[in-house]
Amino acid sequence: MAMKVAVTGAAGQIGYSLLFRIAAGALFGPETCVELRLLEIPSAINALEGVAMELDDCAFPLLDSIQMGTNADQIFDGVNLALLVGARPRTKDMERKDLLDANGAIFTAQGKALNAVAADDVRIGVTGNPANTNALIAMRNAPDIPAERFSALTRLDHNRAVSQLATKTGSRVSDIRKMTIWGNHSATQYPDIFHAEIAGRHAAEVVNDQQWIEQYFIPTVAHRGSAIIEARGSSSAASAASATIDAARDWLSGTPDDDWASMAVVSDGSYGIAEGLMYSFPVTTKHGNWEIVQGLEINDFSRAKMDATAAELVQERDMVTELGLI
Ligand SMILES: NC(=O)C1=CN([C@@H]2O[C@H](COP(=O)(O)OP(=O)(O)OC[C@H]3O[C@@H](n4cnc5c(N)ncnc54)[C@H](O)[C@@H]3O)[C@@H](O)[C@H]2O)C=CC1
Ligand SMILES: O=C([O-])CC(=O)C(=O)O
Repeated sequence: MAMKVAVTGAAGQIGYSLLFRIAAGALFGPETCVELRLLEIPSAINALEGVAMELDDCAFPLLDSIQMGTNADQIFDGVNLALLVGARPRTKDMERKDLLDANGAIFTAQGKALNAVAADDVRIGVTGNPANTNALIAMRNAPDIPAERFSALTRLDHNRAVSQLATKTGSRVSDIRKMTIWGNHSATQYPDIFHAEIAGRHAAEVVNDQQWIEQYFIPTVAHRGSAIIEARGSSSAASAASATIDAARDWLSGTPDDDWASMAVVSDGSYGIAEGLMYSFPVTTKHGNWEIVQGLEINDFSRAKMDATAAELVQERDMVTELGLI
């Protein structure tokens, strides 16, 4: 049976990297066909048609069909996976909070449409910024879909953190396990190496350099999006698409026994994070379900950072509540 995958903002820069990898089998492997459902706004439909022509021209054996449109109820009909990428990207000098207002309307409408027409087993991954709060808005506007089916993308931050740690320690990314991103996909996020392992050894002990953690590692990961905008003149796209794939693939097919992933999911109060916040935790996944990793010891340094990023998410939640979006 083919998997129906919706991608919003499909004519955008992330879409241009994402669609070709999905069509090539990166999400479900070489045995599973996909039907692409691509949602755009009217002004981008021409561009989207061009992207669809290119998808056709790749002659991907696993790509069963492409449906394009501007009507969320039609595009989301029966979808098993919805990747909500479409949003207005941040530009230079714009803080992500400025985006809340602009994007709120998009995610209320899409939450309602998913609620009405998506498949019973739908999973929804939100990449469009501000991702955590957009996911919260979509979730709260889809009361018939279980809350745990919504997740916001912090996998890009997770991958950035793994890469920085590998470079610092001269190790391979494949030797690194149990990286954690806590909180918001924003500058307040907390990339935490205190539980991470490098070839089975405690990462923080291998690094043995608290100054590097505080003054280089955390700010480099947390401000990487801005650094890329500064350098490229537009926000990260190929890496964001790659992380969107990693996150959805691991969610559906499971994390390895000796590792976990970072996903922003609805808090159940674990680690003292207010229930109902869309907060990034370390999670293990199996068969499309996730569980927050329990029992990690949290030192005072981590506690303060986890609380600071939670406070920002509370502010965002309060703002969208005031705006009447949830
Ligand atoms: N969570 C993460 O790690 C990351 C998130 N992002 C975010 O991803 C989003 C997309 O980024 P790009 O592809 O670079 O932006 P882009 O501007 O190139 O593409 C966005 C697309 O969304 C479409 N769109 C806007 N409103 C829509 C709606 N209501 N329905 C369907 N489509 C709609 C636009 O027409 C456009 O084609 C941005 O919000 C960006 O900030 C980017 C990088 C990393
Ligand atoms: O910073 C941005 O606007 C794009 C983004 O989310 C990232 O690269 O992490």
